[in-house]
Amino acid sequence: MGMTFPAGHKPRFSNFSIDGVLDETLREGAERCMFSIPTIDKLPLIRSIMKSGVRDLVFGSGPDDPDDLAAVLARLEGEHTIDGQKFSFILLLNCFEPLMVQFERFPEALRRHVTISFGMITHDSEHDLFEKTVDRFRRLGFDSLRVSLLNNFGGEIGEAAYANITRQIDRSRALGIETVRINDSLGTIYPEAMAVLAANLRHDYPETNFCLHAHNDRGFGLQNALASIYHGFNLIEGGFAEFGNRSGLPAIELLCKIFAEKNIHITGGDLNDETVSETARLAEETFLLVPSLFRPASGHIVDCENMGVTNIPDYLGASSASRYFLNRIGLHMPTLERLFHDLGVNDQGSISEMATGFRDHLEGLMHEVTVRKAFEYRALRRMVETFYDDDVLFSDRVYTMARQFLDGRGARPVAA
Ligand SMILES: CC(C)C(=O)C(=O)O
Repeated sequence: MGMTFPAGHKPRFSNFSIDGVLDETLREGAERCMFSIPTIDKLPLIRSIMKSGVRDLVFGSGPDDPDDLAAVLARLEGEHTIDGQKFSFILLLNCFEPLMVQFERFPEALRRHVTISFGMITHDSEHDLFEKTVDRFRRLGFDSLRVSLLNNFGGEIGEAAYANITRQIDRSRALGIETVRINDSLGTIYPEAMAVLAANLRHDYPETNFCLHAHNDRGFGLQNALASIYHGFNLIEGGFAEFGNRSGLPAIELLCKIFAEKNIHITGGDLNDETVSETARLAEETFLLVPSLFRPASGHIVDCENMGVTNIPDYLGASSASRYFLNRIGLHMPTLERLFHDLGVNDQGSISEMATGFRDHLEGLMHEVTVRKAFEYRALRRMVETFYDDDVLFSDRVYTMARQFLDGRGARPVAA
């Protein structure tokens, strides 16, 4: 049965504060990128994320990430930019053991900048693996701990799914872990269900820090993240340029705009509107992504608008375009007449005659340019398709290579 709002629940839609923004660009960016970007190449992005006002960066979950994180922290410490910053490592309980050696040698003085976020905490529960692992990290001096609760939500949340979440929260709280990420791991929850879930969790755990890891598979990532804070969560999570696995996570640059419009503040300091879009574009560059053209807020040409008279935002007095362009659909006579008027021609007869001649000239030019651009576009498109296919280690290729590797070693697979 679907859940309902707790009695007396009151949402908040504007004029409030939350306690922080978690950024997943680095980890999910690395996970989504089909190529293996070295950490050193991510440093400019890391600096830019910090400059944008994000203080909680999810660094990684990969097999080299603990050592790489130590190296990055040492470098940032040398640059005197590390104070007040936290970097988290997502520790998945089904594969963490080989990484322990890196945490054991992690420089002690840098451990205070690290949060360990335990994922898959139900793994090997019969042997209390979660409890034992938390204890091991505490003994190593990692004091900042949180949990990431993975979920396969579908549509609404029933009582059983809710009980599954609360059992994991109770286990975490019993260990003194009070920050809980609720992961919509497959991006399938609907905003109305998210609202009810957030309201119930806030009601049942008034002291716990909650945030939603909101994947965008149904296009609801941003809406779900907002629903989570409207209904009680006190942290929010996203990625610059919507970085996140598959269709991504809420764009931090967009959250920044929405927060400004709705007067939603972040305890400890708001995001820096001037650097967020730059950071989003740098994230694309870092992870070798073809630039998104029309992504809200940070798309490469999202600020360009048609200069024709039918321009709707202009008509509504709402245009925020920084550049205007002209094409055939905008080639209205009044647009061209206004042009000559702006250039100082005052006689209406001359204006009309010039506008007609100029329109004919532009039409010819537009046709010529479009024929060339259509040709170039096809080549560009082929390049993009090849770029994200050639040399990518798709699983079938990995199997083929593994077979070849086995053959090369003269080994024969043993029948199961
Ligand atoms: C592994 C976890 C943290 C995750 O990314 C997810 O649930 O989507």
